Parts: sequence; structure tokens; C-alpha cells
Amino acid sequence: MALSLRCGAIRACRRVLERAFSLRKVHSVKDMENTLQLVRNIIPPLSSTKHKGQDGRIGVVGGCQEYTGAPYFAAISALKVGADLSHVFCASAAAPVIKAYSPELIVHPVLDSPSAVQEVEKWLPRLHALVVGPGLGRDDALLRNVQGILEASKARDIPVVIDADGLWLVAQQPALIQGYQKAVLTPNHMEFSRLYDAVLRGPVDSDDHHGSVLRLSRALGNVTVVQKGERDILSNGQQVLVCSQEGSSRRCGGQGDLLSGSLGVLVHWALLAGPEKTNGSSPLLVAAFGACSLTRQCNHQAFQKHGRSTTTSDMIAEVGAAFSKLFET
Ligand SMILES: NC(=O)C1=CN([C@@H]2O[C@H](COP(=O)(O)OP(=O)(O)OC[C@H]3O[C@@H](n4cnc5c(N)ncnc54)[C@H](O)[C@@H]3O)[C@@H](O)[C@H]2O)[C@@H](O)CC1
Ligand SMILES: Nc1ncnc2c1ncn2[C@@H]1O[C@H](COP(=O)(O)OP(=O)(O)OP(=O)(O)O)[C@@H](O)[C@H]1O
Ligand SMILES: [Mg+2]
Repeated sequence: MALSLRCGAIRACRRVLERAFSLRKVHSVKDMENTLQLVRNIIPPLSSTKHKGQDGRIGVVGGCQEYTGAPYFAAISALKVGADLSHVFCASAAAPVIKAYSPELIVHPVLDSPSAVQEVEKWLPRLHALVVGPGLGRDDALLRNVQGILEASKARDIPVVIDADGLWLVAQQPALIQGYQKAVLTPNHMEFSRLYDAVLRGPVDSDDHHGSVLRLSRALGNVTVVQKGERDILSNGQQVLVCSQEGSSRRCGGQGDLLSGSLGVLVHWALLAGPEKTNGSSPLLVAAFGACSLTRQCNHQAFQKHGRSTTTSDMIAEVGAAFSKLFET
């Protein structure tokens, strides 16, 4: 009798747990779908009445002697997502290489010039968003110039996506973006730990990913933070979103550059669309969710075709189809 009661209780308990688990799963899939719908709302319609430039003029600040692939991946991804013009502001040694990768990019060999800040500043009135950091490297003189470019961008209220070595700079000087509401940071695992340690003066709590992203965002004055990983965790210090769009197990270099370049365009579109299109959610969070989903979907599609040999170029070739699948359904 006692035994059968105990078995019954265990079965009931198991049912409750299974239900709770499946509800949580359904709920999170529903959340993802709701947020994808908000991304669809911010995408500008294609129209025959628009002129070149209206759907986005994006600048990537990065590229040095060692790294030419990263700024190329970011800038070409911006174009493939739907920007009309994509500029790269890089060190002089990187410029001919990046130009040779693609005739579609506008490449300015200015970052190591003594007048780098003024050279980039001339273009700022014509740019809708900047992506700062892919392939920038950590040379002190270049970083000083990028500091000036960030200050000039903030003064003009230009949205900035900060990635890779741009995050290295922010970890040295968090005040550079403290409280800037048009900044989105896209750290990978290492970049997140470095930034967290610099800003919160302690190690990340590896058992509390959501809380860690939320705390970093709050400590930076509600700057939007996207922690990339097995699941991407996004926060503006008030809300936390999780993107677990199916990708693959292939982790070749350059996927983060695809994400930051795409995000440059989506941030511009989201801010242009305004909060009524995002149903009260932060436009920057919606844009970031769109870029994370798109990158992971590109990874998924490329992996279906190329398996272990998948590279970031294969993922970029999937941007159009992945975009249609996620956002033009
Ligand atoms: N083709 C190119 O030109 C590329 C250049 N890149 C550039 O390379 C520079 C350095 O970027 P890194 O991302 O290497 O930055 P870091 O120098 O901070 O190194 C990150 C390190 O962390 C490791 N790592 C990543 N995820 C991890 C995890 N979950 N757990 C433990 N370790 C982990 C990586 O293997 C890497 O060695 C940047 O300028 C970046 O833009 C990259 O974007 C990749 C492609
Ligand atoms: N374990 C994982 N499983 C699935 N997707 C992942 C995983 N880790 C990262 N990603 C995805 O890969 C993309 C790039 O993240 P990653 O952490 O590789 O950036 P990164 O290190 O900055 O890349 P890059 O080489 O361009 O600098 C993101 O879209 C992220 O969601
Ligand atoms: Mg990176």
C-alpha cells in the first residue's frame, strides 16, 4: 500500500516536471517567434521610389596588417543584409587587400594616418551606423584614433556596434561608451570575461549567464550587450532575451564579424522604424536578436551543404536565403 502510494507520487511528480519542462520549451519557442516578428516589423520595404543610400550607409572601422578578413566579412555582410553602401576605414596596409577581395566595398586607408579622426569625421554625416573593431588589432596609435572616432560618433548621435578589438579598447576605457544609448557591444566568451572584469571588478559568475549580462549592461549605463555563445544572451539592463536559433557545431573564425556587420544595418533600420514597430521593446535589442538569429541560420544552412569544411564565406553566401526564411515568411 505504502509502496504503491509512493510510486503514484513519484509518477505525479514526474508528470508535473515534464509538463513544466515542455511548457518552458514551448514558451521559449513562442518568445523567439514573437521577437522574430518584431524584427520583421523593422525591415524597410523594397520600393522603386527609393534612392541609393536610403536603406543604409554603414561604416566598418577595422582592418590592419594582420587582419583583413574580419572587416571584409563585416562590411560585405552589411551589404548582403540590405545596406546600400558599405565603407571600411582601415590601416593603409590593409586597404589594397580588402579592395581586392571585393569591388563592392568603399575602402579608406586612413586609420594609421595622423589625421585619421578628421578623415573619418568627414564621412560621419553620411553614415547611418558604425561597426567598430573587426580586425582592428591592438596597436596603441590605432586605438587612440579609434577613441577619437568613437567620441566624434557619439557627438553626432550615430549608432555604434562595438566588436572584437573595439571591445578591447572599451575594456581599457569603459567611460568611452558609458551610458551611450546607441551602443551595442557584441562580445564573445573571452571578450565578455575581459569586459566584465574591467567594469565590475570581479570574475563572471559562470552559473548565472543571464544575471552576468544584465549586470554588465546596467554597470555600463544600460548599453545593449550581446553575449555570443551556445545561446546568445542579450540585455539592455532591463530585459534579457535569449537567441537559440539552430546553428551548427562548426566554429570557424569570422562568424562574429558576420554578426556585427549585419547588426550595423539592423540597428539603423530599428532606430528608423521606432518603438511603435517594436511594440515597446528596445529597438536595439530587437535588432540584435535579428542579427543573432540570422548569423546562426546562415551557419545552419552552410553546414547542411559543407559540413566540417564550412567557412564564413560559405555562411555569407547563405545570407539572402537565411534572411528570406527568417524574415520574409
Ligand atoms: N579572418 C580574419 O581576419 C579574422 C580576424 N579576426 C580578428 O582577430 C582579432 C582577435 O579576435 P579574437 O576573437 O581571437 O579575440 P581574443 O584575442 O580575445 O581571443 C579570443 C580567444 O578566445 C578563444 N575562445 C573563443 N570562445 C571561447 C570559449 N567559449 N571558451 C574559451 N575560449 C574561447 C578563442 O579561441 C580565441 O583564442 C580581432 O581583431 C578579430 O576581429 C576574427 O574576427 C576572426 C577572423
Ligand atoms: N557553441 C555555440 N553553438 C552555437 N552557436 C554558437 C556557439 N558559439 C558561438 N555561436 C554563434 O557563432 C556566432 C559567432 O560567435 P563567436 O563566439 O564565434 O564570435 P567571435 O569569436 O567574435 O567570432 P569571430 O571569429 O568572427 O571573431 C554567433 O552567432 C554565435 O551565436
Ligand atoms: Mg570576434
